[in-house]
Amino acid sequence: MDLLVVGSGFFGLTIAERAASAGKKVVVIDRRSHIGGNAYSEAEPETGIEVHRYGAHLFHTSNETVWEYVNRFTSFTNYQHKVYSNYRGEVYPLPINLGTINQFFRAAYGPDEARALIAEQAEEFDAKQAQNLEEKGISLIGRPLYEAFIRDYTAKQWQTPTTELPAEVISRLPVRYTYDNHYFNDTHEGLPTEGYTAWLENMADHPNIEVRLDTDFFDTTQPLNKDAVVGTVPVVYTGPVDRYFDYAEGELGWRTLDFEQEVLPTGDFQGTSVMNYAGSDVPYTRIHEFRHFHPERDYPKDRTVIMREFSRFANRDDEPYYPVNTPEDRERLLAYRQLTENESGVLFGGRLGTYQYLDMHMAIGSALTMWNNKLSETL
Ligand SMILES: O=c1ccn([C@@H]2O[C@H](COP(=O)(O)OP(=O)(O)O[C@H]3O[C@H](CO)[C@H](O)[C@H](O)[C@H]3O)[C@@H](O)[C@H]2O)c(=O)[nH]1
Repeated sequence: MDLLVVGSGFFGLTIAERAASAGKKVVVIDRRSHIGGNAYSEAEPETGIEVHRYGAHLFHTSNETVWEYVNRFTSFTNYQHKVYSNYRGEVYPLPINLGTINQFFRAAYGPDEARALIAEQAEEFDAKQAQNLEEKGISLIGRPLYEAFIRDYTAKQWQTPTTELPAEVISRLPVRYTYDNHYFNDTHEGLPTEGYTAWLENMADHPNIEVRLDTDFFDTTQPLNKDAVVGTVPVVYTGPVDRYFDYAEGELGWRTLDFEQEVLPTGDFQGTSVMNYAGSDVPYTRIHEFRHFHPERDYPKDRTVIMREFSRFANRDDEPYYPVNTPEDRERLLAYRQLTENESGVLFGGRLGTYQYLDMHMAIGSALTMWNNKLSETL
């Protein structure tokens, strides 16, 4: 073995695939019983509808290198993501756009009028100086829209004061003074034609790659455990960085998600793939209806699969999904970064390994960079 990759999500598989193609023997271990990390999907047995077990994953990128790379393993449908939000029993288009603004204010503003109105309502904070999610949110869309669509949803999603959340969490979402309600601004967007798992399996399908599932890096009874391997074989670790160091610098805050999945006796439950629930009166953040991700597929016409998504703080035993990133977390992260730099023979990557809110294309892009800059010559 020339390289051990811990974790078979997009980051780990990209590293494994690059190394394998360069002639290196790679072993990928994952403590779960399937590959793909949180991008894994499977057919719901009763309906055959592809369900993203760990929440909806929508692929999008403007990075041409990443786009060229991912197309080696799958083609993409022309799916374009749109999201709606249920606020006080009324449905509005997201991200905030002219349609949302006019519906909310019961008006027919043109772009300039809407811009002027929002500028006035956003006056209390300057977008460039905004220090946290609340200031940034208000500076972008004004207080009334912020309080309707962002404040309570964010409280459910993060359970952290909005003044302690980083501004970048909200800058992910565009604000548009047109009726364009595409969720993403990227050049390329789509869903893997044969599904996520087929894509992930294609990445791992190389004679130089061996995948071992149900294999925990921290389980000292299995041979490829941390104590036995580090220092003897190069390692790329994509699990939680605090876990790797046995929480020596304290625990980093993560959000985890709980899902309630249901098969319903109707061909269409909500008419769209993702409906957010803005208010604190509804305990879940959103409902996914998976059939709408693949309108081109021949799914049953009389049944549908929905999934309600709930968010809460992650304990050590929970699956970490989102780094919370409070100022305290960022301080701990700096301490962990110091530790990772001194950990010779191990590179840390991916959402969990770097404690960063990475989308799939970013995880793949940063894995390609790690391969090119740090691994390809030394391995
Ligand atoms: O109705 C909303 C939507 C978002 N937000 C705030 O904006 C932040 C970012 O929103 P995203 O939709 O980008 O958050 P997610 O990471 O949960 O989104 C995930 O689910 C989306 C599904 O619609 C997309 O797939 C997206 O790429 C994927 O990261 C949220 O945390 C929240 O603080 C709101 O307040 N209200």
